[in-house]
Amino acid sequence: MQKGRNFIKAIRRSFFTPISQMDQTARYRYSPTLKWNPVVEEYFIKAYGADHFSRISTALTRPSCYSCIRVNTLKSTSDAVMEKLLEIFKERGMLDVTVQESTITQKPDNCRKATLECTGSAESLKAIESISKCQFPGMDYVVFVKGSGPHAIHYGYNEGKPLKEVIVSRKCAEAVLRGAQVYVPGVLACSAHVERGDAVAVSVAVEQSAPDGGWGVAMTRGTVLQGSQADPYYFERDGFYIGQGTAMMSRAGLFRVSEGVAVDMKERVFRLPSFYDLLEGEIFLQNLPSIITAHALDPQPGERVLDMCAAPGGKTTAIAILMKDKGKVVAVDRSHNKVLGIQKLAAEMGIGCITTYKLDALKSVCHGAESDNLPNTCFSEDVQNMQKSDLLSTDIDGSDEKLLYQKNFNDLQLKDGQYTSKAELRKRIRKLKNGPGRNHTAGGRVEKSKGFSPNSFDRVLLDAPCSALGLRPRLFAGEDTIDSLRSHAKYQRRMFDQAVQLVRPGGVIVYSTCTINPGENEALVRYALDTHKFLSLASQHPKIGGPGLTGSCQSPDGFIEEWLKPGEENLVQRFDPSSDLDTIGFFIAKFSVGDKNI
Ligand SMILES: C[S@@+](CC[C@H](N)C(=O)[O-])C[C@H]1O[C@@H](n2cnc3c(N)ncnc32)[C@H](O)[C@@H]1O
Repeated sequence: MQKGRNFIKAIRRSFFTPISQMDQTARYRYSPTLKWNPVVEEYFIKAYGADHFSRISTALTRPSCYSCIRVNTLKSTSDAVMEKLLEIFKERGMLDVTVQESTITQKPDNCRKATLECTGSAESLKAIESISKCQFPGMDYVVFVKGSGPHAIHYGYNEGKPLKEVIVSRKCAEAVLRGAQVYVPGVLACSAHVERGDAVAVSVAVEQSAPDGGWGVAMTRGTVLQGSQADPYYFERDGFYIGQGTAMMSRAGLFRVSEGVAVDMKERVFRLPSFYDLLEGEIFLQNLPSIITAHALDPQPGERVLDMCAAPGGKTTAIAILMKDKGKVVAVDRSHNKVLGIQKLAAEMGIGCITTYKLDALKSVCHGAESDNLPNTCFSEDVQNMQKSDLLSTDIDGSDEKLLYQKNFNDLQLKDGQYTSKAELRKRIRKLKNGPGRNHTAGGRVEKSKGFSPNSFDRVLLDAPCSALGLRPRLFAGEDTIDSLRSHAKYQRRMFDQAVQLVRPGGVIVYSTCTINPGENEALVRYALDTHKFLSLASQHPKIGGPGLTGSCQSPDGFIEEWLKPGEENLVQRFDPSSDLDTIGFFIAKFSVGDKNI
């Protein structure tokens, strides 16, 4: 395969003349084109129309010009965060020093908006244009930091010589486009003799189709670039130039160490700030539609809420904060390490109402517990029953946990004659089972769950694993096939069927995906309504505004109507792919659960 590629490259090289300065300048631009699997492309063109899909495809290659921050209102306020960010950005030279801070405007209505306008001149090349609060009522805990782009980065010649070059991986480039630096693991190749402090041009090597039908980057890490057509990916990376920076280590160092900043980006095609290590625990960088998903779930303090595919915990923590850390948020994920990540995030944010479990969401209903006749009361009204249900669902140390708990629950409670915390109950049960002397610590431990009793939750969020074809920026899309899209849809339906069983009558399910694939969004809604007759699309949902969102619930292309009955189409939130979104094709559907006996 490698031989074949080298042969093609050699032929191409023989046709090209030496590069002139003008050619070089022309090729250093950002104009990527997504390559789709032809059958997938045809499917999307059928769904959206050729023009509309082409706009979607182009928009996917660009990051949003907004960074969206969710403020942890348990610890801070949007105003305090905005002031702190302003100071930090000024210190870092990311804001023009002539910034006008005086323009904090109060709107007369309850949707108060405070904007700190910053006047960065075009020449100053500063990253931040403005910091503002979300204007949508009830969402003023969201702060937008506006960057800018795309910018044409002039390719600088050093005394007539081309700049030294660095080629990074596609994943690294996608992060850089959103404000990150180039880290060592992301570097694939660089020019010879790069020294610390050298200016370097940064381009991306995107996966190319191989003769065997697969995709890959046929480049050995550490490749030396000559700055000529003989370089690997010379032609393929035309239009994939993401900016310039300063090498933070020599070429030798770059490929010797395993971590650290490799290139400090100075000129970016898209200027967005990095939030790495910034106001940890106080803010969380999150795509706006993700924040809206938690908002649409509308969790209330004291309720019991299940987040079915929770890691890394962005929406889980948003839900817990909306509940003012009162009640119970059960966050499950099938990955052990990811569950640890949720625990870490919750601790960092100072949230106490989140309980995490390792669980395959396809097996989240535990029918065995039905015999216990657990009442479908919410957490605030019956704390002890919630603890009981919790413990029944949890496989702490073995399969006899349930019996053990049933046998001892009353005894344990009676001994105290007062409220006993869940942790204390667990500790006592472990002691009963294992005898004194065996030490179980909870730190860093991931508990497995066997599932939950039907009707255990007031609200369930199913943020289903999906094709993620709505996330931006994206520089590669070739790997998705019709079969992979179909398998996501099937998987999601099975998960949805579990969610339906776990919500109590009168409860709410929110289903979300970040994909442009109608099979994973509109089709799921049709399936849900046809299969579970007691479900209805929630009649009230927030009309969303703010930067990057249209506020419209109408389908721009008419495709949604193929799946939804007349009248239903306005009940599903849908975002306009042509606008400046941080996620394209994010989809949220909110269902009310009626009487399950119908
Ligand atoms: C879209 S991400 C969830 C993002 C998360 N809701 C957030 O906002 O931070 C999907 C998650 O689903 C998890 N997942 C995939 N299949 C699962 C399954 N069968 N059971 C539980 N979790 C699953 C993955 O490990 C992944 O963390």
